[in-house]
Amino acid sequence: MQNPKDLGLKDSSLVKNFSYINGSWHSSDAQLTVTNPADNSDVATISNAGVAETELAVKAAKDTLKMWSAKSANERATLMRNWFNLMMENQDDLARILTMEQGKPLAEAKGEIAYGAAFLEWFAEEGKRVYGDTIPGPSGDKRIVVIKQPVGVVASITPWNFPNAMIARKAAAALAAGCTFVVRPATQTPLSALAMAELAERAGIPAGVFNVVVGDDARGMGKVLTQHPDVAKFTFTGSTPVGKSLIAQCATTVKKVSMELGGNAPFIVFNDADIDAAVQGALVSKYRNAGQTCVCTNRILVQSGVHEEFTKKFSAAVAQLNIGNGLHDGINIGPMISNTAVNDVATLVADSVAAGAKIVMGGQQGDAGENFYQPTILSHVTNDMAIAQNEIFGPVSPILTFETEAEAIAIANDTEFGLAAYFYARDIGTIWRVAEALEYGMVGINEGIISNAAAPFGGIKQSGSGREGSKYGLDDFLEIKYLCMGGLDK
Ligand SMILES: NC(=O)c1ccc[n+]([C@@H]2O[C@H](COP(=O)([O-])OP(=O)(O)OC[C@H]3O[C@@H](n4cnc5c(N)ncnc54)[C@H](O)[C@@H]3O)[C@@H](O)[C@H]2O)c1
Ligand SMILES: O=C[C@H](O)CS(=O)(=O)O
Repeated sequence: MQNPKDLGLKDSSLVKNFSYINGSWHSSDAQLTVTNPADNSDVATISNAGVAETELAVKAAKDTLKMWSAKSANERATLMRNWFNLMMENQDDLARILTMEQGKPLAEAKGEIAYGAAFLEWFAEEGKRVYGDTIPGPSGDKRIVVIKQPVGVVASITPWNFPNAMIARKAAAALAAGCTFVVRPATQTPLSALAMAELAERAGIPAGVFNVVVGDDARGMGKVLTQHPDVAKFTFTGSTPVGKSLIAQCATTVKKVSMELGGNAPFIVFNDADIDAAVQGALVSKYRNAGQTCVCTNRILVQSGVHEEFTKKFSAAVAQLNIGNGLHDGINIGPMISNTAVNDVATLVADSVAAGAKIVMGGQQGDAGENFYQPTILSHVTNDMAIAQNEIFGPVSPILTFETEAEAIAIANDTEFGLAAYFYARDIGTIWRVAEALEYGMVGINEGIISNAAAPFGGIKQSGSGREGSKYGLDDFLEIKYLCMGGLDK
């Protein structure tokens, strides 16, 4: 199976065309073409795996679980460190592959590779700190001991918007805990996952420990990963509607689940905020990945006293954003993942304008290509409008105004989502009251970029459950076992 053209890589062998199962590259009869959303050009043709290959991957993970969990944390850490080093040594190629299949600007793609690799580095060390407990027994003849053990085979399904980091954030914790791993990445972005598998193999991660099955039968492959009796834990990153259906599928075998789902992040600017800092924070939080991240600012709430200044400065900053092919220098806004995604955003804008919102700038597809949408700002937005109630997942900033702190909190919390929230203020009383009142798993305070390997990433309400990254991220892949030792008085 030949790739259509030279992709401009230093190491072209990082482009793999087959699923990676039990340490082998698996060819399937059907084929799938990966396209570049910047211009819909063909990037690569890959084998289109399905249910049978997914079942093979689960078997491989099951067959190697005892071997992998029997290794010491130090042995696992050494191999994970090798993988981290290889990811960073190949950062440029991995970023180029990522941009070609997902669209984000090359600089952001390089950042994603470093972000994903950071989880390997972080959990290589965290795996050495899986501590247990001894607890004073209820009587002199007994001793209580608590140990932690790997949950077992972990299956995962990941989205297209971070095709490297969303896998690394899960696999790193799972492998460090002693679990084995199967991932089915998004149909649109398989190449990043397969390149990760190639580097895992080069790092010495044993066959069967990390498996990648790529194919467009999402439902069929998902059924295996959510219902196979040998899968102990299912972890999903994606939209809330799909997450709900997958949770239900996992119920048939009472699997452990963790869900990283949709968001509707408020970005609140108070009268005492540093306006220039707030403008920069809103810019990066909103327009990263062309607004296609789960923690992107989705509503900008500005207190009336600074509304005019903020809107003027924010508009000037957004006007500086350059839209185009993510491989080209100086591009800040790449394409959206598909024309369907563009149309979805255009519909949200049109519905909200019809309901009274005003276009401050953008609001059109522009002439960069069919998968592009101009960086857009809407004013006069109210929280009942479609643009405020839905996860936009595109480069549109709805600006709402408020008078009081209580009003801002009420608007911010008026959503079924609870992933990330942001606010800019300087009064310490405001900061503590608002931070505690916001119903979100993560809150950026005078900061627009909050994701890193050391922090517990995750949401509440219908944004999901569980945490990824930080010391808490390991808990999702560990079982607690209670040992009660009796007869010790004889
Ligand atoms: N919380 C987080 O960390 C996080 C991170 C990234 C994306 N997301 C969310 O993901 C969404 C965007 O990503 P998306 O469009 O890929 O989401 P999606 O839910 O449509 O798809 C996510 C993954 O699930 C697969 N899938 C879709 N339907 C399925 C089914 N019925 N059975 C099995 N698998 C199925 C897709 O192929 C993809 O691999 C947004 O809502 C975003 O907020 C959340
Ligand atoms: O889109 C979801 C990602 O989790 C965003 S981040 O890179 O982790 O902030």
